[in-house]
Amino acid sequence: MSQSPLYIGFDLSTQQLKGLVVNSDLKVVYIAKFDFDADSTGFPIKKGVLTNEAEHEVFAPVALWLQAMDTVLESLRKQGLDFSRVKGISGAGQQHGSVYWGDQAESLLKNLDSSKSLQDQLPAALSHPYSPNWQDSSTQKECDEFDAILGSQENLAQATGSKAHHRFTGPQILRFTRKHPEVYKKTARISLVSSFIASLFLGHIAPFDISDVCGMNLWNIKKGAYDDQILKLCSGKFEVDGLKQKLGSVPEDGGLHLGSVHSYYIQRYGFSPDCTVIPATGDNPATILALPLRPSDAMVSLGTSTTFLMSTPSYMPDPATHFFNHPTTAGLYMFMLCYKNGGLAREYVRDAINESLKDTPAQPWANFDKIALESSPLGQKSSSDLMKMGLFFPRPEIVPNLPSGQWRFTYNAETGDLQETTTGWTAPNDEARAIVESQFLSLRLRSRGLTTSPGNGLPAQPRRVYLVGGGSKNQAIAKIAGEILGGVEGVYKLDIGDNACALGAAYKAVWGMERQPGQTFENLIGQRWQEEQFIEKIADGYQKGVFEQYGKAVEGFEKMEDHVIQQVLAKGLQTI
Ligand SMILES: Nc1ncnc2c1ncn2[C@@H]1O[C@H](COP(=O)(O)OP(=O)(O)O)[C@@H](O)[C@H]1O
Ligand SMILES: O=C(CO)[C@@H](O)[C@H](O)COP(=O)(O)O
Repeated sequence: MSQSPLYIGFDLSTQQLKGLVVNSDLKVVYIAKFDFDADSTGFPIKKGVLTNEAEHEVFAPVALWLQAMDTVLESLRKQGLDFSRVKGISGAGQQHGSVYWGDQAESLLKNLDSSKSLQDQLPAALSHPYSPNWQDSSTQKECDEFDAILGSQENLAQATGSKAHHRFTGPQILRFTRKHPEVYKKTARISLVSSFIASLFLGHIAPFDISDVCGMNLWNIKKGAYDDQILKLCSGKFEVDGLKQKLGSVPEDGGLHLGSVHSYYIQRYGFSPDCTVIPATGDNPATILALPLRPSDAMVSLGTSTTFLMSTPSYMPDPATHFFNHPTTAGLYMFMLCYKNGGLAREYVRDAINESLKDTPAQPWANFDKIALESSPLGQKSSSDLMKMGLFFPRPEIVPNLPSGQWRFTYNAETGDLQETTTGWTAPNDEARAIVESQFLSLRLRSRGLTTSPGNGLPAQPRRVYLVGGGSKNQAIAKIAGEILGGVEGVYKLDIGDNACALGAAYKAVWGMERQPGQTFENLIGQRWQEEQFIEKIADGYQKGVFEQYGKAVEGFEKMEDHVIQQVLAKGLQTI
């Protein structure tokens, strides 16, 4: 059997842990998955998390992840993986989640005993058994303080890449100092989910990753350092130096060799002592590493949430969006939009359509897709008809910051007249196309400043649109995505669809271990990338006429959102 090297990427997401193994040619050779709800024992979780609704808290038991890690490694072994061939390990962690370690952590990590499981040994290393989850929205007060600390939301976004968000780790830590002051005092170190993965394999606490640290509202991206004023706020009534020690330093190189794998893994699974741990990053930064993404390409992850990702040399922060350091390439940034209402919101419409037809097709999306494709863009029979558009948020939304609700409008693109009305709407059928349009119009509205003309007099748009995640299987969604976002070369889906972030993490390990001095991630992965095997074109992108008509709709869409925001504020309703 060939002894060529292998690399593992772990994806520690909200609902599952995956371990994906690739070879130096970037081909996937093993995948193991541990579904938290289905496969764990002893945790009263739902969709991977626990909730305290009274305080809008969402959190996950860290011991669950320890159980998952040993089980995934065991499952890879059962599949036949020869761990001695694994030369590098990296990972992708759900963003913003934090792990609180006690003062025994370093010693317990260092002395891991291979005859016992991680779950038997490491809960004692934690000062707090839970990790706040990205769906948590308990930190409104703290977010207000973060938004004010540099004078405005705009200034905070300029410094840290984002305005304050409930889920971001800085506001979460500040709340922790207030809710659990005694535990905070006893906390020796704080990890992100990404650096937690690396810590498990290193046997000591790993530093934050240069990209994932930008999901905390604490890191000044331009200065390449923590922002002292914000750290002071975040430390609450405690010493700022204490917080600095808990956070630790942040190395710039995303391919850094953090150290060799701990003997626990050598003895228990047969890893080689020279297997090296490379910094794990956030799940979204890892997703853009699943292919040699060019700055003119866009990626849309259609999972439970929808995220829109671009790699760009421009740093243009705005309170409505996120900028992060690129996980591998200095001088590039990652642009991101993150929506809570993605797959779930589409599923509501899908189910309403199936119910109205009294049909439960074997392929549950069949009716939704047929109706979406038969409906004309924006519900217009001719270009002078009123455009139909709406917002469909079964859950409170992040972009824009609105409570749950549904709003339907008509828009006259000639006069700019916008009317809130359900007249002319046939529910649920008109909603199939309208919900997909609504989601993609929002993406186009917020990403238009980052796209440029591909030449030949064509309007600004991405070169390609790549779809990943569960929804990327859907041809109807792909077609509408191309009509709205454009993409001169078309809309593509990654062969590995649902496993993009684990794949990106594995590629990060390949790059970290096999790069030549100075060789960029894009260069190394680009050289080994086999386009015809790894991606598939699933829809056309730019279509003259339709793209321009949707351009007019974007203006109406922006007006519609403003209208709804004003309406919500006037009613004194709380945004999330
Ligand atoms: N054929 C399909 N058409 C549209 N959406 C789909 C299809 N198959 C799966 N999905 C959606 O994919 C989502 C799950 O995607 P996945 O990437 O696995 O999510 P996660 O964010 O949990 O990793 C679900 O919300 C589901 O509605
Ligand atoms: O909060 C964000 C990004 O800001 C989310 O995208 C989380 O990172 C989601 O992780 P999973 O859905 O993969 O668990």
